[in-house]
Amino acid sequence: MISVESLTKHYGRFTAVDHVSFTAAPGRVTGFLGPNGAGKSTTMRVMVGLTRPTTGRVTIAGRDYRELANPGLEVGVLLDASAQHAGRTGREILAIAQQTMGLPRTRVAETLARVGLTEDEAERRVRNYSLGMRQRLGIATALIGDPDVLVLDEPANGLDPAGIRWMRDLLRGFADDGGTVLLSSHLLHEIEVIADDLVVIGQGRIVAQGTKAELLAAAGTLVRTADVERLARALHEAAVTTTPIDGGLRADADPELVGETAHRAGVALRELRPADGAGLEEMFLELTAETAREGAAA
Ligand SMILES: Nc1ncnc2c1ncn2[C@@H]1O[C@H](COP(=O)(O)OP(=O)(O)OP(=O)(O)O)[C@@H](O)[C@H]1O
Repeated sequence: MISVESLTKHYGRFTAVDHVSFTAAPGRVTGFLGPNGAGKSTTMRVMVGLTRPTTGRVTIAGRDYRELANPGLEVGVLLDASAQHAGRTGREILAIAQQTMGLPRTRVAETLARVGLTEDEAERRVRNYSLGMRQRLGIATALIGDPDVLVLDEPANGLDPAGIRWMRDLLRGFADDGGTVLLSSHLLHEIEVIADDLVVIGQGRIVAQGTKAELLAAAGTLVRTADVERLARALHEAAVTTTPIDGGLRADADPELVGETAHRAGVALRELRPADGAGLEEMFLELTAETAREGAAA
């Protein structure tokens, strides 16, 4: 379990993280989502003791990261896959982690296999690795100590679709075994396929959090009809907010309520479905519009 409690971080007069609170629970993959500069990395750096918070705190299994005697055995961390020593081979990097954590030597080969790096790839210098291979090596370094908690900053960055699926399966398996996973991304689609829970951040503040299912439901219903005006009126009378779309509208209510309201108003529908992925994307853009750079400049 990771618990972020009213975390605030100032850099001079700039507030990078502003009273952020959330938990990442065992058995769940929690996605930490936000546009560039939202405060994700800062929050994660505080989590693993690299940045001191201005106020508030983060605990992992009830303790401050800095209190952990051998942190790699409890928390696997991937903050910047390109920060690995470029002149070393993948195997050397893992061997250093294995020795630092006091683990058996066999763990190096096991972990390489677990992240799908071949013997041949393990002997290459990291400067010759593709971004995807660096991410796999970074995940290997996070996993080698067999921790219960993973903190991964943009781990899907540079992975191709097959790589993203591989990572999703790996993190799913980790969470199903009772582990806690927190991963960040600025790409909704990346995180949508992997996470169970979502925490959305914009300009240092939490703008939404909940299970993916809840947030998908909150994204509403898409409905198409020849009689948009009448349906919109009936929905407004039922206190449902609507947004026009091509040939219909998006309603902030579940499909059942929208269908019943249409039926009572005598409106025939051509289409009625949960807004799902498209709705979540719209929600993400809406939620972050005020806080995103593009929004701020407009
Ligand atoms: N050491 C620092 N000094 C001053 N400002 C900083 C420092 N570190 C981060 N910031 C600022 O804090 C804000 C949040 O940065 P952070 O890296 O946490 O965002 P992020 O959500 O991880 O973004 P990205 O998706 O682009 O990685 C940014 O405006 C950044 O410029």
